Amino acid sequence: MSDTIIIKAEALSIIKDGSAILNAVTTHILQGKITMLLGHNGAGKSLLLQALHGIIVPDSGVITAPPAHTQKMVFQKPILLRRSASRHFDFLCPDISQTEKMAWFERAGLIGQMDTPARQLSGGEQQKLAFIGALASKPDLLFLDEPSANLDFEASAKIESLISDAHKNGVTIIMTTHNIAQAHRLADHVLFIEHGKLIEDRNAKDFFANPLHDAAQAYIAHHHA
Ligand SMILES: Nc1ncnc2c1ncn2[C@@H]1O[C@H](COP(=O)(O)OP(=O)(O)OP(=O)(O)O)[C@@H](O)[C@H]1O
Repeated sequence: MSDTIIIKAEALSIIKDGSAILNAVTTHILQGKITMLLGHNGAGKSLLLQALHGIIVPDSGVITAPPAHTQKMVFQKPILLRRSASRHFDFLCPDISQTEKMAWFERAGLIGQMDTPARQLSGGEQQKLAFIGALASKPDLLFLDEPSANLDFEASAKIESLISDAHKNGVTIIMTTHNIAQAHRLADHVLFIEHGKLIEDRNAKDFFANPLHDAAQAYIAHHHA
């Protein structure tokens, strides 16, 4: 696949109480790739993800993205409507066939929960519902904030295979995770953030084989332990 840039970010900064919680981040996102945002708690991964998605406006800097593309974001704590899981999905994807809808619920392991009020689903089930809702609407770009944070091993593996399939279908994915093994399996590209600064912006293979910065080395070593 050719390396086409889908989003360009130039010198993005977000200032809070006089200090930069996102500090002059310049990068670009490659079309059709999985870009993984890594870093410690509070490093600024979610902020960068939300800024790239356009729901946070940085204090300075420029984001350039193609006008005609569709993008979806799945939050760590999804916002769910006061209706059943099935109806919530219908709201997100009104044009989908019943067969296709059943297939998505099947793949997420949520067939038994279709009639459960969405807000009464467990944390992991809510995450899976939000995830299939986003994926089924076939976005060009998908932003995922720790998509398997609350999930057990089996559910996490399911989400991972859905991410992989979306990737194979050409969806550009930008995500955060604290699961290094998952990052290793999925990432094409890594952005490593430390105290709001982007300190590594590299091909995933190179990053994992040879992290250049001490903070990245320590992060990988710690999360493998
Ligand atoms: N809307 C906001 N207003 C002010 N400060 C914020 C806001 N959102 C995040 N922050 C602060 O910015 C810093 C980076 O937060 P962010 O959520 O991006 O971290 P993160 O790398 O995603 O962390 P985690 O791994 O814990 O999810 C934190 O110190 C946080 O308190």
